[in-house]
Amino acid sequence: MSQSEPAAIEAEQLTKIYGSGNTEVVAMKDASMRVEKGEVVALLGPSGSGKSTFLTAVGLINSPTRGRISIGGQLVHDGDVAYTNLRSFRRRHLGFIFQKSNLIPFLSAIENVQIAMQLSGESARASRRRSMELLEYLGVADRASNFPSMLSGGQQQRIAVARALANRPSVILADEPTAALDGHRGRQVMELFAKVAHEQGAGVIVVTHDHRALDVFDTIYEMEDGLLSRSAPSESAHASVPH
Ligand SMILES: Nc1ncnc2c1ncn2[C@@H]1O[C@H](COP(=O)(O)OP(=O)(O)OP(=O)(O)O)[C@@H](O)[C@H]1O
Repeated sequence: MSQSEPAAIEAEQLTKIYGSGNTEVVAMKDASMRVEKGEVVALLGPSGSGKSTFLTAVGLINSPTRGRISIGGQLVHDGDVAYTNLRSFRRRHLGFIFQKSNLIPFLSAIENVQIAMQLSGESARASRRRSMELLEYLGVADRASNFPSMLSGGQQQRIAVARALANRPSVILADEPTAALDGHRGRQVMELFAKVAHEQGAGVIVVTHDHRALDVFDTIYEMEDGLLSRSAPSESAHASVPH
């Protein structure tokens, strides 16, 4: 993790203001975070503190009002000005995982992964081969031909992780991916993020309320009233004590 290598994600002083006048809400103020390639970061904080605002800004879904976002060393946002076609940039470089897996119900597990690759122009044969490899990597290859309704919540989330990895993203962003899972399955999914970051060199940010698996993360940040800070290791160790 040398500082001279471009970071997977570099967010500099992001501010987001919703509304104006009486209805103005400063959801995020001067939030900065550098995530190295291969680093897995947890983002904690109470409801309404600005976590989703930060994640969707870095995910190029919701422009910041001020601040700069660089992905893999490339400046993509300066204030609300975008320096690239965000849609195609997102498809090529970013993978998203949400609280619910959002799988397409009438496609099988493998087809759900495959379609992400085919939308990016991959051939049917190559995308099928890579989808199968991903399902094997995530331990759900035996479920390839099942429809989502036949899978447990944890299995569905693994398929969603496979889909997010389909286009070899350099950045993976997850918003409460374990909220619908029990502690054991939640931990397994968190461990997958660490594995993907460490083995594939992706930068990963996981927003979570789940304090049970914090030891899986390299770095922990906390958001409070729109202010982002990095937690000291002792605080994170404290936060991981089950209650
Ligand atoms: N589109 C919007 N318009 C106006 N205010 C918004 C909008 N989206 C979010 N906010 C406000 O911005 C603040 C931060 O919201 P955000 O969703 O980022 O918090 P969060 O930490 O992700 O919360 P949770 O854990 O409940 O998902 C809140 O006060 C919220 O009400």
